[in-house]
Amino acid sequence: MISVEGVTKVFGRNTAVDNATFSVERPGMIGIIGRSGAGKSTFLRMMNRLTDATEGRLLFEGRDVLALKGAEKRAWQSQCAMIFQQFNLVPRMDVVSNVLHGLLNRRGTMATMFNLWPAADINRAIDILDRLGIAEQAPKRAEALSGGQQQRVAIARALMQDPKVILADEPIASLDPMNAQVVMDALRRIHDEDGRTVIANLHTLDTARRYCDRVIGMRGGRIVFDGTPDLLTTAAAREIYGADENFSESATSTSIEALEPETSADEAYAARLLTN
Ligand SMILES: Nc1ncnc2c1ncn2[C@@H]1O[C@H](COP(=O)(O)OP(=O)(O)OP(=O)(O)O)[C@@H](O)[C@H]1O
Repeated sequence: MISVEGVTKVFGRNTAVDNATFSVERPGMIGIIGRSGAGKSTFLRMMNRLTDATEGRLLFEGRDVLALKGAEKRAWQSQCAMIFQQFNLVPRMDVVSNVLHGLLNRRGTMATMFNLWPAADINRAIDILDRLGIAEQAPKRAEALSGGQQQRVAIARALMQDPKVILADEPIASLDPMNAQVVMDALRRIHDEDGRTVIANLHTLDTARRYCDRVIGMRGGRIVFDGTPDLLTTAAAREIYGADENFSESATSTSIEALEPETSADEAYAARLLTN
């Protein structure tokens, strides 16, 4: 289904993604983990064609999406929707219009400028919001919603495109643990119920373990781990994060208990390492 072959991105002297190679045989929920600067965002941005790759091929159902141009590239960006840490909604626009903007690639500029949407599209947008538990927020301005609600609006906007793949770049990094859980539950359901592939960059090991079928670990641009969550031992996590024996897993946790005030010196040290 997806075959990533030697995908590389070089910025000046820095190789942000170095020869990434893996394949996805069937729709899955995949987490990419690694410390800040490991190349996770750059990889997703290349996949979505927000950034051009320096080298390599990325085949989706047999076609190299890294070589697409013009309308074909835009069609791929529709099939491969992206959500971001900062939601990227239009803050002063109402929620349902934000969701309808998922159709931008498929609509004329005039209709979009005047916010003219067919009733069928509006109804679909509301159905998607309803599925995500936020239909009652539809008339509100996006900026009036909580972070977790805004991220669900962003997911709704992605679903409006009816994508085969959803790329999520740190989707919960700006959220408190409760909202993080709601958003991850939503992404998991979208995979389970619709059979869409979800590839999410995640900062925290426990989230990757809990929600993903497969975890890819990146370090310094290279893939250093690729396996099921049960293979993600503390030693494997150390290899990914480059932490020494002071590495403590709980410092990478989003769970409410782990955020209780008692943080040991080791945990604080590991937390610093992981956020640098
Ligand atoms: N537009 C750019 N120009 C130059 N260097 C860049 C650019 N984007 C990313 N980089 C560099 O590429 C490397 C990988 O960055 P990237 O953002 O992909 O890492 P990441 O794992 O997603 O980290 P984070 O979690 O902090 O976003 C870093 O060294 C970064 O400084």
